[in-house]
Amino acid sequence: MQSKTTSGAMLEAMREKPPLVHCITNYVAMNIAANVLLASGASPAMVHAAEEAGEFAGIASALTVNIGTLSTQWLDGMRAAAKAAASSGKPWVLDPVAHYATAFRRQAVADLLALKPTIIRGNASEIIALAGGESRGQGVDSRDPVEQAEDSARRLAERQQAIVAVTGAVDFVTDGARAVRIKGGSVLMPQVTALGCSLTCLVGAFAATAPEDLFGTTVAALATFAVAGEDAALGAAGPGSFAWRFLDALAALDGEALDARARVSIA
Ligand SMILES: Nc1ncnc2c1ncn2[C@@H]1O[C@H](COP(=O)(O)OP(=O)(O)OP(=O)(O)O)[C@@H](O)[C@H]1O
Ligand SMILES: Cc1ncsc1CCO
Ligand SMILES: [Mg+2]
Repeated sequence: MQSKTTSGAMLEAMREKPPLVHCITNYVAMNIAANVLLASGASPAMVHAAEEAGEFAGIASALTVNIGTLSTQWLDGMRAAAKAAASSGKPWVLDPVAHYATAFRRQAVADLLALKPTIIRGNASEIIALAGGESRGQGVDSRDPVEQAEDSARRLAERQQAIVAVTGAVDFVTDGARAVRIKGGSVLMPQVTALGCSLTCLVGAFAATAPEDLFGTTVAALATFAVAGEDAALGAAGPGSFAWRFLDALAALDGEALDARARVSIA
């Protein structure tokens, strides 16, 4: 069964009532992720201190947690925020950046998974490793194709009772039972740092807009990136001009165009 409402309707609803999205993301991503949310119609707040992250998660409509530039203090803030989001029934999204790389990250991601993220968004190497498979990942960039992560994503979704989104050339979203592929985007997207981290924040923004349909909102966020990425690539001379064109393309995209152009198919 697909969403009751369309991706385009969700985008319009988000703009009508911009959700406050609590983003705990990394130093690299903070600026571009906030701009991606603003261009899409959401209201971002980057709040990570352990002293306030739990309290802030109670105010925001959704939380996103990204372990890209981790420290013990940040991890304390992430745990407090995830607990607060979970206990108040708000959606929270985990981005397990390079979780396979070090013992510190592996332990951090295990702790966060125990706090039951409602959505997990990662690249193929991250999702394969999270499901216990053989990943070729080393650093933050994927070294595996999405097709090879599809079974891992289904297993992880079942195990965690969460929506799992794998991104790359063709994206994949599953809740363990249903699954879709989303085509689009541009080869320039992985050439701009932290677009995946920014997408994780946008997944949170869409989840805040229609928390009763987290499969549909996750597809909507990924489809938004896919269509805006195609638009930004037109006329981009390289990663630099792509980055600013991408913000403009997000802001210019409307619900009707998103529905007409999104290439989503059942997997
Ligand atoms: N080869 C590609 N062709 C089209 N779109 C792509 C390609 N690679 C990635 N994308 C798109 O780029 C966006 C970010 O996904 P990606 O998988 O690169 O995230 P990531 O590796 O977590 O990025 P980062 O860690 O730098 O934030 C997604 O919208 C995805 O669909
Ligand atoms: C480059 C980089 N290093 C840690 S996080 C990050 C952003 C992309 O994941
Ligand atoms: Mg990433």
